[in-house]
Amino acid sequence: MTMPSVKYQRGEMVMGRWPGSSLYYEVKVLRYDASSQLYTVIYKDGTELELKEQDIKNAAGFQTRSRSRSRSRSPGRRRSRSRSPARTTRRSSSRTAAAVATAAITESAPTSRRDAKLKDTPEVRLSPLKQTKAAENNSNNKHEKKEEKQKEENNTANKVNESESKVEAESEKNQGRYNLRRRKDDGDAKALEIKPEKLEEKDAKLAAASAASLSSPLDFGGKMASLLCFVLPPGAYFWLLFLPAWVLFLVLQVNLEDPSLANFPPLLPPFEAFWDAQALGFVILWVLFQVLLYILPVGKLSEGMPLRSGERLKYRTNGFFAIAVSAVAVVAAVHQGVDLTYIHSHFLQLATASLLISVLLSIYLYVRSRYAAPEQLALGGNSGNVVYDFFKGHELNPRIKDFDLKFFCEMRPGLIGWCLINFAMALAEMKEQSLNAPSYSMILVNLFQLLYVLDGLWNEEAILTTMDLMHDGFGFMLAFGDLVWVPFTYTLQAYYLVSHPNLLSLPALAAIVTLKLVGFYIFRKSNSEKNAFRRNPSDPKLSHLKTIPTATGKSLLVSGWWGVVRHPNYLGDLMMALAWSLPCGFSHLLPWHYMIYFIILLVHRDSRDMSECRRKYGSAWDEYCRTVRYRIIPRVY
Ligand SMILES: NC(=O)c1ccc[n+]([C@@H]2O[C@H](COP(=O)([O-])OP(=O)(O)OC[C@H]3O[C@@H](n4cnc5c(N)ncnc54)[C@H](OP(=O)(O)O)[C@@H]3O)[C@@H](O)[C@H]2O)c1
Ligand SMILES: CC(C)=CCC[C@@H](C)[C@H]1CC[C@H]2C3=C(CC[C@]12C)[C@@]1(C)CC[C@H](O)C(C)(C)[C@@H]1CC3
Repeated sequence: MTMPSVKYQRGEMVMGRWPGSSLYYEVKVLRYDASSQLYTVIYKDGTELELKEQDIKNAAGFQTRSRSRSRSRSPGRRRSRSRSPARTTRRSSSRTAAAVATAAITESAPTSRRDAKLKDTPEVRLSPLKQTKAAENNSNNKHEKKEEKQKEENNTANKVNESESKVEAESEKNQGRYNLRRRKDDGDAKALEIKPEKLEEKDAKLAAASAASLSSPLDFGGKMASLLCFVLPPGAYFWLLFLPAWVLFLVLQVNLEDPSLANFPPLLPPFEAFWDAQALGFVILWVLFQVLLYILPVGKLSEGMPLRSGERLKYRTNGFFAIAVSAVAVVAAVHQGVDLTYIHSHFLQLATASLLISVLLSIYLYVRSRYAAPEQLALGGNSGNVVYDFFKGHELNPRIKDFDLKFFCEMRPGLIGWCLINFAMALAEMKEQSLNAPSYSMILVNLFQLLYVLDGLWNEEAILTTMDLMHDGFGFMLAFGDLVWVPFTYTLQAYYLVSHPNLLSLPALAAIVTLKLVGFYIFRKSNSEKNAFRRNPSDPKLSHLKTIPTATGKSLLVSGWWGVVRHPNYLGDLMMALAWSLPCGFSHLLPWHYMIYFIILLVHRDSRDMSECRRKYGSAWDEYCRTVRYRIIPRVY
């Protein structure tokens, strides 16, 4: 079947430009979409892309050079002679996207001078994209000089230069021009040189970066596409209904005198019991108060990680200021006679009101994401299935002017609300148990969790390098998680203690405090180490650490905390979680809810992160995993 009035026909073998480079590969035309005027083509390694007509050329007129190249020029050979830091650590021979890209560089090299130069350079060196020809030459020279200088100064350290994030962003920028579908695997697609256009070295380097970064969504998309269609929408329906029902169930359960599983299910109260307009009013006031604190021009403006568009968003990181002002306001309100135990007695209604707000926010987020430009969308949560995308989050960084909705929701109303609720529970315990001061268990739970939140807000900038901020879209899952799940399930230990006192012996108390402090130390140190390294890989304070370079230009820490296990921060976090539940004793499962949920969440996040990093870093990641064998708990898991 032919496609009338179209330049290239279905099934035709043509040459398709590889995103962000001058490299052309042999591709087969699959179809043409008249409305978008894009051709869907498939590369030999199974990658499907949508290309514009100008990025496709007839196969005639191309000259294949790859096969006639001498063996000494193969990427593998060259790699073994190169001074690349990768040589010492990377021995895998698997042809990843990076390897394919490296092959592309070698095999399309136009001059011997260039070859000679390549021998002396690390196998994949990246340089910024050109703006204008003059600016390009200028910046390129500067960049190379800088690189050489850095290499001299630092020739033993396996460090990436400071332009790497820019480069990564620039290479990712090119994705915007192409609609990426899927990639079956990192096969050995062959680079052919287009004669008329002289391939510039930086283009080739850029291609390497592009190939490496582009493999990500494709691999993921390829495997996930079929899964998404069949598994995830039903999964999304399930979670959409299950998660809110579960929170309401827990809140009802914790109200029972004996919240044991034997009393499951609790009696369902009438519908009116869930609803209280005043409770909704209080939640709205709380959120608006936090909005006000967030937009005040107080505190630092921090830069996020580079987006696919190359842009770096700015975030007002004044969370510590926000919690300090909130604390003063709450203490002043209590002093004025405001009865905070209202939070305890209206927990169910407050949870319902927050749920309503999170649903409305998610609808707004989904609707606005339909009008967002493709480069503003998250790579996941972009399946085309309404329910799945609504749940998972479609837009990466939804903003109203400079107001970042995802960052705000993750760090403010729920997180600070968590401390407010805990404090209210301490007051409720004193009232209910006729105590002059909260119990030791209650004090521990309050202090431990307050420390956790204060630390998160003090190091607010570090959240900008976490998975949620960098990769996940903002949809129901996070909106609900931030506004309902965190404040109404993370507070269950404190809620439970209000009517279920648990006496602690001094040794038990000391052991729990020690556990918390050790966990906190591991959590903070490891998070700070990674954050500092991601922000400035050449930080002199980190120069003692060993790293593995990756084809994206970023390196992986392989000693220090990240050399002990692959997620030392999760280990510390889990130890802290244990310390939060222990003060509640072992009579009921409910105060252990956080611990159980957290193990599931972190194991899932770890495996999600593993596949993400595998796809991003290819064989470098495999090598990291071979070197650092355990995921979270040394010698156990
Ligand atoms: N309390 C809660 O409810 C809760 C829930 C979830 C998470 N958390 C905590 O939040 C924090 C952030 O967690 P997260 O899940 O976003 O994961 P994370 O561990 O902070 O980030 C994972 C990312 O770190 C980078 N990375 C991995 N290994 C590395 C290495 N060897 N060297 C350098 N970079 C490496 C990779 O990203 P790039 O290479 O792309 O930079 C990877 O995707 C953690 O401390 C976690 O415990 C708390
Ligand atoms: C809907 C469900 C079941 C889950 C949504 C997950 C969501 C609640 C968490 C995902 C990432 C988490 C996170 C924190 C809170 C909970 C999440 C948003 C965090 C802000 C807690 C404070 C820490 O110091 C932190 C490191 C800043 C945390 C970052 C990740």
